[in-house]
Amino acid sequence: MHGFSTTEHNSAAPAWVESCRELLCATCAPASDPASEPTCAPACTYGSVLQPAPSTFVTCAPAKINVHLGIYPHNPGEHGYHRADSIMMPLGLCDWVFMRTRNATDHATHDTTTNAENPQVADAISVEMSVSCGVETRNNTVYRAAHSMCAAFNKPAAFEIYVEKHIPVQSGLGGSSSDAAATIRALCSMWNISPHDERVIRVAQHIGADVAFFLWGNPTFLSGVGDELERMFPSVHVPVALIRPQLGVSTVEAYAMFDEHPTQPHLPGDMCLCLEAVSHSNAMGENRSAAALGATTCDNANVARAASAHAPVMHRAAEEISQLLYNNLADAVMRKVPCVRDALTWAKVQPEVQGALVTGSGSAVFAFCSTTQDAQRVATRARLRNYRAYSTITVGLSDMVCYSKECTCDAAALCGADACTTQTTA
Ligand SMILES: C[C@@](CO)(OP(=O)(O)O)[C@H](O)COP(=O)(O)OP(=O)(O)OC[C@H]1O[C@@H](n2ccc(N)nc2=O)[C@H](O)[C@@H]1O
Ligand SMILES: Nc1ncnc2c1ncn2[C@@H]1O[C@H](COP(=O)(O)OP(=O)(O)O)[C@@H](O)[C@H]1O
Repeated sequence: MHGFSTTEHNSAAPAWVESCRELLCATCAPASDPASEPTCAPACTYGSVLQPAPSTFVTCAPAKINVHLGIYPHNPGEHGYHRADSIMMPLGLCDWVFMRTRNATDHATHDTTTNAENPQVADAISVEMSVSCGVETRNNTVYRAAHSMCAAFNKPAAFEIYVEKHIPVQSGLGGSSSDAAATIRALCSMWNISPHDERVIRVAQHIGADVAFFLWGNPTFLSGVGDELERMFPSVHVPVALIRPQLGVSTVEAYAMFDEHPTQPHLPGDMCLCLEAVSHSNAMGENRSAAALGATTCDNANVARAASAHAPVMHRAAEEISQLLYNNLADAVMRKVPCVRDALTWAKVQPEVQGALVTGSGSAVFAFCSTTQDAQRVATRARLRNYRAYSTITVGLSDMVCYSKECTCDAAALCGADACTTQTTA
């Protein structure tokens, strides 16, 4: 069987998660050339929820980058939140959320948890993380999302949830928000509710500003406090290197630093026009890629052909989006944590990089490249400088995300699998 993960875990996965992995890996496609290494089928499009066994659900939780982040000076009438224009793009780098319902016996014997938001309500939701994120269960966004969904839809709160963490925390990559959204998507699938149902969106917005974005799933322009859908763009594939300094940044502290020297943001109109234009040519490239693929499996040879058919489109997208990258929270972040400035300065001078920026409240920096090989080269070089670094690709809701962490395919070009093979810290 393909191993599932090369990432070091703080805690071993429970047995039921291991058997899910076995079942998922059993769907791996055999290699088209029997002499070559086995390849795997991408098990999941970002938007789908897998059900490897009865009452068991698995879904991916992609990271994001902000290609435009325009924070407005704070108005005290806004409940502590800042008005924000945000254009986010999901990435192939992702966490995985495994969930199964507790049966009646389990439920009865499980220690109940008192819910932080409503101490009167006890429930039987347990959350385990492969890597500790430093918060108690009841403050984990996954727990909060599951609990709020049960309350909103009047369902019994009895689940076991395991999060296989790959997205580094406090990086501006949105891991905690995406984990919450993945949990919500899994429950929507379980209860046959649309993840775009207004009640579901309200739950998402209540958990955090970025959570609803991950339900919409494509590159999206959001307004409000960064949580209201303005415009969604078709998916665009741009290779990305992520460079994460040793230190993280707290979102709360980044906004507090911004308040010390607030600036009026640029408007995101040009970036919207650009994303529309590049996603149009991307769609045409995609058709060619789909034809080259001829199948929905991560097959090395097919994917390599598809990637080369796609290359001019990715190059143009990287170049054009790079001209317009904007984040007026970045200065505050770099004042707070100067090593973020070092990472950005370094990224900008790498010959393969078309454009680089701090993502959200940092501390990660993303660098757009024209090819996946270029993104891999930048990530490899970054690791030699002791950064945590990843190469991945921007994706959309219907794009394939490879679940096998040892996938040998070159599907990074289309399914972001490269994130799977290069995400360990050097
Ligand atoms: C900066 C951004 C950019 O996408 O994300 P990250 O870089 O953290 O991933 C977002 O604005 C963060 O969204 P999210 O991470 O969901 O934040 P939340 O949990 O809702 O809020 C954390 C804290 O950030 C501050 N906050 C958040 C959003 C906003 N528009 N104004 C704020 O002032 C508030 O102090 C809030 O208590
Ligand atoms: N499921 C989760 N995964 C990671 N962090 C979580 C989770 N739930 C709550 N947190 C808390 O949220 C903080 C910020 O999370 P994260 O999403 O990684 O950063 P960012 O907002 O910069 O993208 C973490 O430091 C952690 O304390």
